[in-house]
Amino acid sequence: MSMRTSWADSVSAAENAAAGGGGNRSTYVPPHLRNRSASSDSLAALPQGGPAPVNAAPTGGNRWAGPRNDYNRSGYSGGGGGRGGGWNNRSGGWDRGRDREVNPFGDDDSTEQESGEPENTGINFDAYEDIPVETSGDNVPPPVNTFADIDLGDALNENIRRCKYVRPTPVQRHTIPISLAGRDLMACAQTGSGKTAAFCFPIISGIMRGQSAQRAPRMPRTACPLALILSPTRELSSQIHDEAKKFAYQTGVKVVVAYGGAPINQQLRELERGVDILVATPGRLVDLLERARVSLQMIRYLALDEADRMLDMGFEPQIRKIVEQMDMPPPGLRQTMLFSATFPKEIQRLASDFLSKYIFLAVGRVGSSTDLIVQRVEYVHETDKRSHLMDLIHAQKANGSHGKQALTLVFVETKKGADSLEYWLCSNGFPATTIHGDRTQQEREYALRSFKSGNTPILVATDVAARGLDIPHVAHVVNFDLPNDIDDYVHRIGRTGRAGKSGLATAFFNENNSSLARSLSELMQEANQEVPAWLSRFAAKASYGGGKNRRGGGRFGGRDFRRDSSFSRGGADHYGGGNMSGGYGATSGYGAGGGYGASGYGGSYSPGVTSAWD
Ligand SMILES: Nc1ncnc2c1ncn2[C@@H]1O[C@H](COP(=O)(O)OP(=O)(O)OP(=O)(O)O)[C@@H](O)[C@H]1O
Repeated sequence: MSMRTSWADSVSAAENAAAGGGGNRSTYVPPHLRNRSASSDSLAALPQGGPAPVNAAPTGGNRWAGPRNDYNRSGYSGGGGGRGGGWNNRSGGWDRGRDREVNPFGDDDSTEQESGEPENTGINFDAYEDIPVETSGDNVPPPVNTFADIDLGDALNENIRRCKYVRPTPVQRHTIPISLAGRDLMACAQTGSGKTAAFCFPIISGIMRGQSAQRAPRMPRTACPLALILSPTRELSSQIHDEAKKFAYQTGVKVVVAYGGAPINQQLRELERGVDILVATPGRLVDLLERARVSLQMIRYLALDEADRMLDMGFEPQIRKIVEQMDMPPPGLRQTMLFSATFPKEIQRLASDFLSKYIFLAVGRVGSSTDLIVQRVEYVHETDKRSHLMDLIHAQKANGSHGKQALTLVFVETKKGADSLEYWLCSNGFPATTIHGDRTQQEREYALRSFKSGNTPILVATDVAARGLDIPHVAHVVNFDLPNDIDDYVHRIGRTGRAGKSGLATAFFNENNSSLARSLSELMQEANQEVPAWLSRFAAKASYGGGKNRRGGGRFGGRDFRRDSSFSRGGADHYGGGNMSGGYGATSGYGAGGGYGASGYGGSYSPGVTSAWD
């Protein structure tokens, strides 16, 4: 038997077993078959062979003393049977025939739907093609060129088609084969380049293959997801949930979201109906874990989106609690995937605690912005910022935008500042709304909806909206107040110029932002932007500011922290050399000059900030 059993093989094996061998209550039913029959309680299916003798789930204090010898870490080797009894013991889920899955594509038969403007086909993927790619780690699986090259399964392929994704983005081309091979991953790729699908596809596909043997614990009110996707904000978790539901449509894989600020009872009810993939913010998840309404002992996949943010000072204690101090399988027994557009080295070092023999992947320079975004920096005194903003918005109105209203996202420093700017804009006849951590969740969601729909085409936001949000038609990001940290700038401007589309970002700069001058001008140079002479003068005067503003050595150098001698720890067992492609073949320039000394990461968030995000 080949080491890697194809998805199709396991489907047909499962179908054969289902046809012939009903009634075995301790056998695995792949998610895609759970939809098939109303009497699915008795539907038993074996991918291969018979059920492995499955031991009881670990319980009580010594969580990892529990027998786990049946856990098939090679993942896809196909032998050894299924998740004995796991699914059938679940308290609900799609297999019960009670829940009707809502079509997230919003059409009656989306398989036939070909009409309408295809949203994702006009993507300028060529813009990504000559981007340098660096991988490091042992035995890196090669990238693929098309979705058809990857064995994701028919149902998922159909959803990819419904999403109108014609071909994989570079980060998808590289990471999906790595994840499907069961490898841990730290992936860095530019904003708007399709990272969500990059971690969702392998998780969904892996759950559909479902060949790891484990018994679901007998805890009727405790949900035991197989995959956990953590993100820093409620809105981002909600967005990932919406995306994942599309990708998982009719696969039988159930996705549930849990985040703070929303009624917990509704989330509990959803969880009780069964969950395969749980998307969550850390605070709400800790709450659910402490109430014993969620157990992590079945987790096979852990994805941290915006991973550097999740591991900075604001979130790290919660993440350690979730990942290390509850009942989640340790690295090596789960697959861990970390994704972000930025990854300071100090955070990379921290992150390696959560990973096992991982592959590092950088598509483009770590922390670089995409050159699809035209970046402008204007010198504006504090007192002139409002009138300057008004000029920009007037100019934009005059420009118009392809029939759709162009949206403008304005970032400010403080929640109070957001409220007062919103008030001022509205009283000057510009429909604006605001999103920040002092607003109720209902207000936040309403504001986002109103912005997306164009009802209020100006959104004034704090950093709570800086990461991950994928809002079509954001034509312009204005950094009314620049952040202190260049990585925050990268995420903020990344709300435009997504999926191959172009965008504009304008920053108001004055003396208060001197510490950002150098990293900002370097970043702009890297993205082939015009750096004003006055900014270069600021940059020449300024020494590197504190914290993360200190960027790593030379251009395209020193990205995987394992390649930087100052970070290598004794027994760095897992680093196995590196590889760059895309025109930057020489791998010199790694090593010294890293810039992120051990004290280099200043952590600009205090723990108190967490509640505003989560
Ligand atoms: N293969 C693809 N073909 C076409 N569009 C795609 C493809 N993959 C993703 N997209 C679209 O690209 C947009 C950006 O994707 P996504 O939100 O995952 O970016 P991201 O890399 O996570 O960005 P950020 O760093 O800001 O979180 C989304 O609208 C998504 O639907």
